[in-house]
Amino acid sequence: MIEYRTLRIALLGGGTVGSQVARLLLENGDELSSRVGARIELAGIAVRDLDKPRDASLPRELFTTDAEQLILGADIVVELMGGISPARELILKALNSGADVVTGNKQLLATHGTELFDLAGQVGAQLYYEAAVGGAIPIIRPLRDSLAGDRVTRILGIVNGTTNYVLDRMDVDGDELGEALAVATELGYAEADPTADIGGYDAAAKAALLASLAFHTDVPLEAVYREGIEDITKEQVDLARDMGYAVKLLAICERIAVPETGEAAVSARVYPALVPRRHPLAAVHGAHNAVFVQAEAAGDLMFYGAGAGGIQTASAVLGDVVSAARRHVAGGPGVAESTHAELPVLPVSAAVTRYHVTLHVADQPGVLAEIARLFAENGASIETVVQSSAAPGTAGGETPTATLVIGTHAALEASLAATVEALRASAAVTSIAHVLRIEGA
Ligand SMILES: NC(=O)C1=CN([C@@H]2O[C@H](COP(=O)(O)OP(=O)(O)OC[C@H]3O[C@@H](n4cnc5c(N)ncnc54)[C@H](O)[C@@H]3O)[C@@H](O)[C@H]2O)C=CC1
Ligand SMILES: N[C@@H](CC=O)C(=O)O
Ligand code: NA
Repeated sequence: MIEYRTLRIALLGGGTVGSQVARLLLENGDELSSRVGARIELAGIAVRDLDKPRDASLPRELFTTDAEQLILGADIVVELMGGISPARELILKALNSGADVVTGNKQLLATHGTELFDLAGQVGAQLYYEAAVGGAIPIIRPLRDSLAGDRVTRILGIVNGTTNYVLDRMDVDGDELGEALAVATELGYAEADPTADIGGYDAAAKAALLASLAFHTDVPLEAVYREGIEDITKEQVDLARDMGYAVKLLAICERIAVPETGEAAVSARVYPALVPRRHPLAAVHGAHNAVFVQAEAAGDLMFYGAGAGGIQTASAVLGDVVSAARRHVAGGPGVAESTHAELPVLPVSAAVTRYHVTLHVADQPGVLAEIARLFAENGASIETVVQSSAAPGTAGGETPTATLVIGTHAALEASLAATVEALRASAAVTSIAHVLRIEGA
């Protein structure tokens, strides 16, 4: 019988993910201990409410409301509470006490990551966060370790399970946004406040983490351009399907050139976009996530799998627990985050995108020429135009109206945005129904 030393795990949070981590640690602890070469012991689970009904397989004596006390003497602290406070203070305390920390808290890392990584570096501890992006999908380690010798040029991903689930239900089942979100919340995909998902804040936090890792640059959350899916309607999703597209909330992180100087810079942005049905991202259904990574030497890589869900995310957390435990056994300092490149992060206006604009115009001679002039004048070039006319009195009152669906060639976002402003101000345009970007075409 091998005598192992014991590593104590303090689990902060016993919700959707935390309860699964606890269950798997108890069920598979012996096997994980053998893999690590040390006995992994779940010392306790800090929760807010001791009286809440819990998984009956979790011994009641493990639960406590005293997270600070639980951290004392722990070798590895697993933070799955979410939110900024008290998660931040507890992680700082854990690192200061010499523990390694595992977290799935992208919101905290994207806002206070520098402070936490700096402290980890100072005290020689390690902060693991595979669960923070893409749920079960290994994406943090591949970017930090496997691709550390390459130069990443672009990341295009679906990184929020809730919004992908909602958009998919709107597309496939004809649900309204609200009803699909209620189911996603029930299934444990959504954040404690689902506005974080629907508003694109969760995806923006993940984009900040991905861009920082990929470009060896500290990319603050405020530098990530963000639009959510709150204004996406079933009508838009239906129209997109008719035109051969799926609507997806995308996170895009790119190495781009400063328009004036050509120097290397970073663009990080999150928005709903039209993705051609033939593109693999259009086939990502439910709460699954997919992340495309392009690197100079490796070429195209794709990471795909469950982006949310308790047990799926627990897989990533436990992988980090095993890594932390192995580090404790082997000794030595943690690996520091590399931010040496210090590339500037540019506003969305410097990105190159494509627009898809649906507008209503008066069906009169010269209108199409006027619209084409506004595009050309603002440096945007039209690739496709589809026109449909409505009889007087059926759509736009007594004046005959036409609907124009215009797809552009790739252009600077600034030019495309200026074009839409010019269209809004034009007397030839009755109204602009939708503006969405096209990605992956
Ligand atoms: N649910 C998912 O699919 C995924 C969640 N995550 C992240 O994992 C973390 C946890 O998520 P969920 O398990 O879904 O959340 P949850 O809301 O289901 O669970 C949070 C747990 O933390 C406890 N807690 C919160 N504040 C506390 C406090 N002040 N003191 C003591 N206990 C406190 C709650 O009692 C609850 O047990 C979040 O950071 C989330 O963003 C990451 C990937 C996927
Ligand atoms: N709310 C998040 C959970 C995982 O990070 C999501 O829906 O992706
Ligand atoms: Na992950």
